[in-house]
Amino acid sequence: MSMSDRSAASPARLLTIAEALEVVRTHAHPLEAVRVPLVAAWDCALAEPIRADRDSPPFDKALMDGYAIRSADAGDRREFEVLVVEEIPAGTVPSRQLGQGESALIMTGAPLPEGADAVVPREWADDPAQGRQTDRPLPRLVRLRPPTPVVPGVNVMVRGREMTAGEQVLTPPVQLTAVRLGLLASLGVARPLVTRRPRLIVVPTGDELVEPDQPPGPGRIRNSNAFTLAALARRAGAASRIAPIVPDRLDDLREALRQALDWADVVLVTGGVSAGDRDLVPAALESLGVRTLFHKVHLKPGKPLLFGVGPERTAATSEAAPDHPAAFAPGTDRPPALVFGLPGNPVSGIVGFLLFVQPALRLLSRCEEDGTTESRNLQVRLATQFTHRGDRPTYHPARFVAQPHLVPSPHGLDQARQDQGGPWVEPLAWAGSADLRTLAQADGFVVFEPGDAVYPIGASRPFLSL
Ligand SMILES: Nc1nc2c(c(=O)[nH]1)N[C@H]1C(S)=C(S)[C@@H](COP(=O)(O)OP(=O)(O)OC[C@H]3O[C@@H](n4cnc5c(N)ncnc54)[C@H](O)[C@@H]3O)O[C@H]1N2
Ligand code: MOO
Repeated sequence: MSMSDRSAASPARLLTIAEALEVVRTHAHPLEAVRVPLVAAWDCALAEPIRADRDSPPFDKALMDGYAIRSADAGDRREFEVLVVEEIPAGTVPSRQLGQGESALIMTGAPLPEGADAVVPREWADDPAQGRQTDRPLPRLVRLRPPTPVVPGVNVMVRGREMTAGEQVLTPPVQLTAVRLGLLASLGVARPLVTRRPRLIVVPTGDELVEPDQPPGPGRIRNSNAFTLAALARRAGAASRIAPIVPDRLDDLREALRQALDWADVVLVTGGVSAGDRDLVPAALESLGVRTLFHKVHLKPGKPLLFGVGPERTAATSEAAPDHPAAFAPGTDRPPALVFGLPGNPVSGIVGFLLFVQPALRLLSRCEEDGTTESRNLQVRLATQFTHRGDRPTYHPARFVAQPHLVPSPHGLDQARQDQGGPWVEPLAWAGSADLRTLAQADGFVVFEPGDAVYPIGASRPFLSL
């Protein structure tokens, strides 16, 4: 019996955060690879090794506008004359080799003529033709006065210095940053193979909800969760969508969730997962063949979190544009959807997202190896004393502050004085898991252990970045 099976069989025993994360990780497998245009590939994980198709630069290249010369002609001299025999704009090729005492006027980026091995910038030249568009006789004598000795290779990038033909320059599954996209373009890779972006849909549920552009009637509130969660999902690499609000009716929920399970790789349902009579999400999911792997985690806020896996499916068609990184290759079997039932309280849903959904999205899109998930979890120090009460591990909103000015005191500053390394955070006074306004001032959550305790200034705590 697996850990998840056991937890489902004994509802009294809540999974720890680590156990729950392990269950999620076990079911979050990388999606298949698709070929997409460069403009669509940003932030996706590369799914093929990339080799240089030729040397770069492909020729010995001038790095300055100036005069290509044979450095041996200059020797140690700081002033000498050369005979300019040719002009080589970028995009052209030299027509001849340089003989002794000869030079070519060359533009930045142009190939050096054979024989040349250095460039003297034009700032150090007395050239009668400088500044003229016409009447530039060839050959002509030019006097050069380089400020430093002209050694071989100065102001030249030799062929293959950046990379040589056949060399592997990107190894999957690196994430395609802006810089790496440019590198792919420079290598002529116009349609890289990338791991497909997960498709995520947020399904907001609850009779009390109205959309942000509607006036809430008595007893009603605006749907805010869907927008936060969809944006967090986009930040984590998913292509996200928001479904219309679903009322607390089993039939409506079933239909909305059926459509969501059909389209998405990851379904986020918000609200309706805890213990109320109208918390119909678990039943609706079960009736659609979703296997619940856990429901409730030992955590505050965010305890009533549900995780399950949708029914097996085979899909032959893709409704997304084929060049979109969230489009699956036609005919591919799609893995079952991962389903998260996030608590309706806004902050509870956000904590649940950061702890469980975000790592799952990273695994699906193969963008995990960069350590993103781990590096988001910092160790911080408390800038103010904090009293924690509660029997669950608690994620408390906090913001970064400057290092506090610590004055010697008999009370509890020893630790802080010994090691004042930051970053420092200040836990915020908040009104609980419905308090989105306070969370909007926070940089993340400082983590407190279960049990009542007073944490002194300088106490070192884990931190979950927002
Ligand atoms: N008897 C019990 N009651 C509750 C328990 C429990 O274990 N036993 N758990 C509590 C905890 S902890 C939380 S968190 C909430 C979670 O409840 P649900 O996930 O069922 O969510 P709802 O009841 O539907 O809503 C809770 C709260 O959030 C507001 N909400 C819902 N959706 C949205 C949205 N899209 N945008 C903004 N706000 C939303 C909703 O109006 C409620 O105020 O349950 C406790 N109860
Ligand atoms: O655990 Mo709930 O998520 O307290 O708000």
